[in-house]
Amino acid sequence: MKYHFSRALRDEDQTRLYCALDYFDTTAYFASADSKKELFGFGVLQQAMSPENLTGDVVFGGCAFDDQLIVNTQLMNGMWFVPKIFVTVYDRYIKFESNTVANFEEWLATFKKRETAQITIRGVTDEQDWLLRTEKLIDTLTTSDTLKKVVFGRQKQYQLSDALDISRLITALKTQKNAYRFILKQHQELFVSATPERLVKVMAGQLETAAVAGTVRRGTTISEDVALGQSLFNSAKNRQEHQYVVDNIFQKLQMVTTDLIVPKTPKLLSNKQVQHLYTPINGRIDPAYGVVDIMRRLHPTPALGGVPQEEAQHYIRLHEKKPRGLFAAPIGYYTANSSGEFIIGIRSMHVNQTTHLATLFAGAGIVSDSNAEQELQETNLKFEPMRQLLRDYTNGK
Ligand SMILES: C=C(O[C@H]1C=CC=C(C(=O)O)[C@@H]1O)C(=O)O
Repeated sequence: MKYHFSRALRDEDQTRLYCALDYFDTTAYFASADSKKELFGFGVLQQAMSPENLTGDVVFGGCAFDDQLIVNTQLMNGMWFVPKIFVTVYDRYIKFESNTVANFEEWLATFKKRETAQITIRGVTDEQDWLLRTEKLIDTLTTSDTLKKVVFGRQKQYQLSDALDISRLITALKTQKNAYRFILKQHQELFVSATPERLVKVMAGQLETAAVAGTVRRGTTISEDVALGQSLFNSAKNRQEHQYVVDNIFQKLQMVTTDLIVPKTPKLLSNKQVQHLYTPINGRIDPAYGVVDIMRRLHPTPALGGVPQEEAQHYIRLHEKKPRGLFAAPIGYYTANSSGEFIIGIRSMHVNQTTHLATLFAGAGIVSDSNAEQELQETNLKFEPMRQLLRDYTNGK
């Protein structure tokens, strides 16, 4: 018999819930970009590498970007689970559901802040030849009759002195404005993301997705910020890069939705470090499909893969240094009534809590008009949310 409990949120609840994430072997945390909604999953009732075969009131997890298996990791090959305990915080109201716990207040009271180690960064390893490989990619795009766009990824490794605490990570992640925050923990592994990109949300038959592609940095003054945004909006290269994504989403959704609304011009979406071109796309989902079907259908959009999809994915597989795992892949949750929300695991890192190795990810959409040096700078900016997180964490913030 399932135990349900709900009440208004108290000040100390969130801190305790964040601490609880460190106590369980497998956990998930999802925060909406407007910070109104936070979801927590604790402990495992069922688990699988893909979401389709699980049955539960709620399922959390992440898919791998493609089917390349990565050694020395379970999490990065895809992990989905039905939690033993499901907690929702929405608009300062808390809801608790569990099969295994029968008293919420007693349960919550057990979680306290732990003494955490002072962490230092011992070394950083980068892909030195990314610029060269991107120049080659631009040559390929210039001469190819078919390949139009490839989102090219890059990984950086940070050797840390100790394991990270999720409760401190969540607090430090709050500085990332307009970003969904997601943490998935399985045994000794964490995947952390502060992403601006929602792949799809389905609630009561209403579908919301968005094209997010085309990037420029933030200005240091308001007028510089506005001018940079305007230059992004007027950039033919960025508009093309963005349009590939809009067209692809439209084409993939038109058979499975009605009343699809696709604005003709993008808006600007500002995060802490970068601004993006952004086109929100909405419709009514055909009742024959659920949110997982739509996620499978949309992934990867040309914001993460490229155009044409198969050829771009083949290029990525051959020319990126390492498989992506959950980077640039759908992560999120869905419920038994086929509602749910999947975001894209960018502005992200994977942490091995035993070796203390953090791998940070960033990628950039490359087209024939791209400039490799500028794309390198763009990926540097896209590493920033996780670099800042590690900086804040190591500085004790
Ligand atoms: C692949 C990433 O960003 C994608 C999402 C938004 C904008 C992008 C761009 O402008 O290149 C990328 O397509 C990343 O942040 O690692």
